[in-house]
Amino acid sequence: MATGSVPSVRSRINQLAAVFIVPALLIVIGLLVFDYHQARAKLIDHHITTARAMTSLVDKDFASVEATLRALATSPAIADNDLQRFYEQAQEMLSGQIENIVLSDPQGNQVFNTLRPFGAALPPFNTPATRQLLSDRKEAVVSGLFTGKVSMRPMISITVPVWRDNRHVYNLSAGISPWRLNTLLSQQQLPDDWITAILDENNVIVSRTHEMSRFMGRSAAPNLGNALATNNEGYFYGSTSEGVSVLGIYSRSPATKWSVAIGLPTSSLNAALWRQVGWLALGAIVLFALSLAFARTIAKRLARSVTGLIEPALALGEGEKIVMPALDLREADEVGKALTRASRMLEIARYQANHDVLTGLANRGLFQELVNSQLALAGRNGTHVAVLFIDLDGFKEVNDTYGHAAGDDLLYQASTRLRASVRESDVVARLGGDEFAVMLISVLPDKAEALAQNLLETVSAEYDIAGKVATVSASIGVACYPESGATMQELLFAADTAMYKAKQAGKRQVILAQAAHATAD
Ligand SMILES: Nc1nc2c(ncn2[C@@H]2O[C@H](COP(=O)(O)OP(=O)(O)OP(=O)(O)O)[C@@H](O)[C@H]2O)c(=O)[nH]1
Repeated sequence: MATGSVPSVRSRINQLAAVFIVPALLIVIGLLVFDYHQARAKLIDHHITTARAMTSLVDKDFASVEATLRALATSPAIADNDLQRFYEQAQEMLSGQIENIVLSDPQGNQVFNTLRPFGAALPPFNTPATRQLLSDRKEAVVSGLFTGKVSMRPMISITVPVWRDNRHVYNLSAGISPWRLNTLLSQQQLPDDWITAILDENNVIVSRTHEMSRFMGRSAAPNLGNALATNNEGYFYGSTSEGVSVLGIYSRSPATKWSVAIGLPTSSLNAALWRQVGWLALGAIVLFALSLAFARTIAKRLARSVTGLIEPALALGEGEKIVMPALDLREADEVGKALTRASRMLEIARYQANHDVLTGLANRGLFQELVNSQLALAGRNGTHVAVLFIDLDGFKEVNDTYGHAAGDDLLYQASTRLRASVRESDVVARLGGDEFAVMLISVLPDKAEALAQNLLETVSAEYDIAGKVATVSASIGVACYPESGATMQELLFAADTAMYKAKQAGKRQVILAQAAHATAD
């Protein structure tokens, strides 16, 4: 698979973040919708209560007017038929609440009207239906909205029948201005854009918070009229008389059949919802951005931990020593540990491939390699290199006398002596069997020969093999660069040949390759 098509840690982490954020967002939206419906139901309940309370305020207003009329009706002046005095008493009852008081007979003829002087000629009063109602029962009757024949203004009236000796003798009416009811509405301090109206028994608008002059006397908007025809209380989604889309809430008084309707513009209701959705969206964007930023930080750390393994892996491949960086991830750390372990195993394998197992000295391969590189150096620097071939004399006898293990012990001790007798920079190798080689760096042939002699003595000293004394000696051939050869092969051959000559010459001696002719001569 091409690297480009393989997802990165970062994209995976981003996906993971999205996997959590998207459902969380859906849940929040679901909760918001649920909450919105709950809040809307609560709001409707609350405002039905408000409308009911306002209806009962209207009822109370009417009841207090009725109480005033009933108190006036008990005046002795009317019992004495002193209607002028009664007129004066009625005048005293006028207030901000009651605009005028009318006394009329059951036939609808006005006896007096406080808007006119006592005795003035007056038009007929009350509709025949109202008059009928008043004679049928003793309760007060609230009129619908009408234009006063005397005041020439829109009015409503509350009328109580006056009975004497079981006879219906008069009707006493109080006129109320619809504008007074308007103050009742404004006292509720509802939000300015809420359109509230008071409707009479026939669903005619009597008072209204908005454009009262325009709509007073008109029938309620059709959807409100339909709602009122179905239930005494409730809500609907529709529009007002002026066409404003509203959530309409209404309540009708069981006593007077008058109603109060409140129109909550859906635009402002929805504005609250959109505000909430806006905040939610903003919150979601911020949350998403934070999550991505957080995911990015995590991804960076993960990626750093993973890519941190590249260098050590390459070093391992090239057989170099690996340096493991600090890794922030357990899995990456485990891979790092495995790489370190593999590196150590490789190091051991490489060591074993280049060293003699018994003595720990360099083996033939490594020795040749080291001679080669040293010769290259010496060639550049014009220095000398000497190669010594050492073969033990009489080693087979040690094996034969004391056993193979004793022979091993002797080989090991001989290697230790050789190693200890040369400089750190020189190389000692075991070529195989009882054959060793030494590379002496920067020595002239004379010095090399002397050092070889020294090694011969060292190797030929007695050995303590498990409490028993064993002796061997050595035959050493010495070849020097550049005198005995220019290449590793030439030098090894020359040294080997010199060593062979030493053997031939009776063993336990050093022969310098250049001096081989001289010795032979
Ligand atoms: N103990 C032991 N013996 C070995 C090892 N490698 C080779 N040998 C033995 O070393 C002996 C070497 O043979 P030679 O070099 O002919 O023995 P030598 O007695 O030194 O003969 P000269 O070189 O002629 O003096 C053989 O008997 C091998 O079996 C080893 O690793 N350990």
